[in-house]
Formats: sequence, structure tokens, C-alpha cells
Amino acid sequence: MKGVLLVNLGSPDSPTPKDVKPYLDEFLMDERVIDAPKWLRTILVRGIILQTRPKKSAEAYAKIWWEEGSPLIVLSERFTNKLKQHTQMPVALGMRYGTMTIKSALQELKDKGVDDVLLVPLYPHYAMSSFETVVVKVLEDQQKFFPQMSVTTLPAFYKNPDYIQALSESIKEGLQDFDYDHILFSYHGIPERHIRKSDPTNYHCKIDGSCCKINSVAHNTCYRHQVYDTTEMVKAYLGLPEEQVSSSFQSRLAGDPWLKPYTDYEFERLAKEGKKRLAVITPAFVSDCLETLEEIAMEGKEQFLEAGGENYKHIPCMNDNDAWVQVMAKWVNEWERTGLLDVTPST
Ligand SMILES: C=CC1=C(C)c2cc3[nH]c(cc4nc(cc5[nH]c(cc1n2)c(C)c5CCC(=O)O)C(CCC(=O)O)=C4C)c(C)c3C=C
Ligand SMILES: [Fe+2]
Ligand SMILES: [Fe+2]
Repeated sequence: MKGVLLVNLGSPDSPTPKDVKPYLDEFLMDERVIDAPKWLRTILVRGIILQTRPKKSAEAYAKIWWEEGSPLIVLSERFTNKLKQHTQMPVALGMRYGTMTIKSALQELKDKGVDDVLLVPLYPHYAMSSFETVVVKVLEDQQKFFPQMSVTTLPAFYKNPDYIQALSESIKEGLQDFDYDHILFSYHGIPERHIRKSDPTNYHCKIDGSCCKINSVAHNTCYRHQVYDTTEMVKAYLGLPEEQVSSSFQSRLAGDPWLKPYTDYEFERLAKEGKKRLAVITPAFVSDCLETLEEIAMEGKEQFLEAGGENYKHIPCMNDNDAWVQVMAKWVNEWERTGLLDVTPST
């Protein structure tokens, strides 16, 4: 019997240093997130980052926490519950990190008789620190605990026309009551090194866009290429003028260079260039979370207004919006019917 496993990133159990610390430990000790040799990763994460970050992160989480829990978890659950109403297949939700594990979601599916699983990483774009680590962990757990199950993965859907339509319409709705002079597409950043590591050709990706018009297998795993494709397709769908749209990368950790331009620097640059009314959208995330609700909606607003901006709006992620649920339902039901997953057109 077929079933669907949705996987998102995860959150700590509560916005306290006691719960944030083990969550960050699991997250940052993932070799696909901090990709240093284990001994160095242990020093960096346990010896340095976890000494101070849990307190700081817990304070940030406390600012956005809801009565029902972490926004990312609550919104992912709402999405899952709605999806269940649009498919006959069992659907389960797991998280890559934290206590809502992938193993228990697979167990839930198994208990319902599922042995043929469609894995849906809840990320539109491929990065080794998001999409890839989910796939690797699911396959590890499947082989270890559920060897009778088979797993098929829905590819990154960053340029699927139905996804672009649902995203664009949600942005249009968010912009209805907001008179903007610029829209910033702020994507979660990753270290530039990760782009090179994910390039199967070892030479294609130049990390400046000059390679993106040359057809290459590298684009299947290039986060940078994929996010710029999303921006371009939304821009085309909404008919936005070139000069009113730009893309940037947020949430970097200290250390090696991360993808540029950096969102916080862009807030300053745009304000200094005379853009006074800024709308920010965050399409790397399908659900609002710490990185959108605190870093963009709160901190970002402060940064932009301090730099001379006058009006600012974060447009929410698609969360459990009906059109988005219906797009996902179309993909999973098509897979149930035909076994096909035609979500990423090659053009
Ligand atoms: C869009 C997908 C994501 C990618 C790619 C990604 C890469 C990445 N993240 C970190 C470090 C942190 N990220 C944190 C929070 C966080 N990251 C994502 C998504 C991606 N991360 C989400 C959805 C969230 C929010 C989780 C929530 O509970 O709401 C955090 C924790 C919070 C903090 O302390 O700021 C860290 C740390 C790295 C190092 C990385 C790529 C190398
Ligand atoms: Fe992150
Ligand atoms: Fe490229």
C-alpha cells in the first residue's frame, strides 16, 4: 500500500536553552550542515557554538513561539492535516531534527499498512544541508528499521509551474494592501563551499550566475541556480519589472563565505538607494519559522527602517494555504495513480 511521508526541518521542544541545546547539537553535528571532519565539527559545535548559541536562540524562539508550539511544527501539522483530506493514502509528518522523528513517522505509516512510501522533503530547493540530509536520514532509518518498505523521493519542485502559480498568487495576496517600491526574495543562505561540493561535474558552478544559462546536470543539485530560477519564474508570472525585484541570502553563520548578497546588507543598500517601501518574501521556506518570523519579520524590519526605509512587510510563506495543499495533493495523487513524479520540467 502507498503512503506519503512529509519531512520538514524541526524545532526544539520549547523556547528554552535546555531544549534548544540538544536540538542545535543534533542539527549542527549533521555532517551535511557543518561539513568539517568529525573532530573539528565537535570542537566547533560543542566547544564553541553551543557554549553561547542556545541562550541566544532560545530568546529568539521565545519571541515567535505560539501557544500551540513552534510555528514551523504547527504550520507543518496544519498542512499535513489538510493534505489528508485530499488523498486516500495515509500521510505522516516527521522532522529531520528534534523529537518528532522520521522513524516514528515511518512507524505510523507502517502501522497503517504502508510499504511503498513517497518521501516529500518540504523544501522547494536542493541543498545538502536541507533536502539531501532528509533523503539520507530517511533511507538510513528505512534500511535499519523498515527493510520491507520502499522509498521514492519527490524531487525539488522549485520551478514546477503549479508551485510557481500557488507561490505567486500567495505573494499577490500578501501585496494587496501594501504599496511597495521593491520586493526582496530572501532565501536561506548556505556556505559557497556547499555549492561546489554538490556540483557532480566538479567544474560547472561559478557561484556568480555566469554558469546558469549553460545547460548542466549540476543544476539538479545547485541551490543557487534553483533559487534564482524561482525568483525569475515568480517575476515572470506576476509581471514584475526587473528593477523592482532582487534576491539575497539570510541566516549565515560566521566563518567561510556564504552565498551573496547577504540579506542584512541588502536592507541597507536598498534603503540608501532610495527604496522606501520594501516587501520581503522568503520562498526557501514553505512554512513560517524562526528564520522568517524573527529574522525577517522582526529584525529585518528594524534594520530596514534604521537604514532609512519607511515601510516594510514580510509576506508570509504558503503555510497551509489551500492552493498549495491542492498542488501537493495533485503531485501525490498522480504518483499514487501512475507511479510518476513529473514535478521538475527540464526547460
Ligand atoms: C531552506 C532550507 C534551509 C537550509 C538550506 C539551511 C541551511 C543551514 N542552516 C544552518 C543553521 C541554522 N538554521 C537554523 C534554523 C532554520 N534553518 C532552516 C532551514 C534551512 N537551513 C529553518 C526552516 C530553520 C528554522 C527552524 C525553526 O525551528 O523555526 C538554526 C537554528 C536557529 C538559530 O540558532 O538561528 C541554525 C543554527 C546552517 C549552518 C545551514 C547550512 C550549512
Ligand atoms: Fe538553517
Ligand atoms: Fe550553473
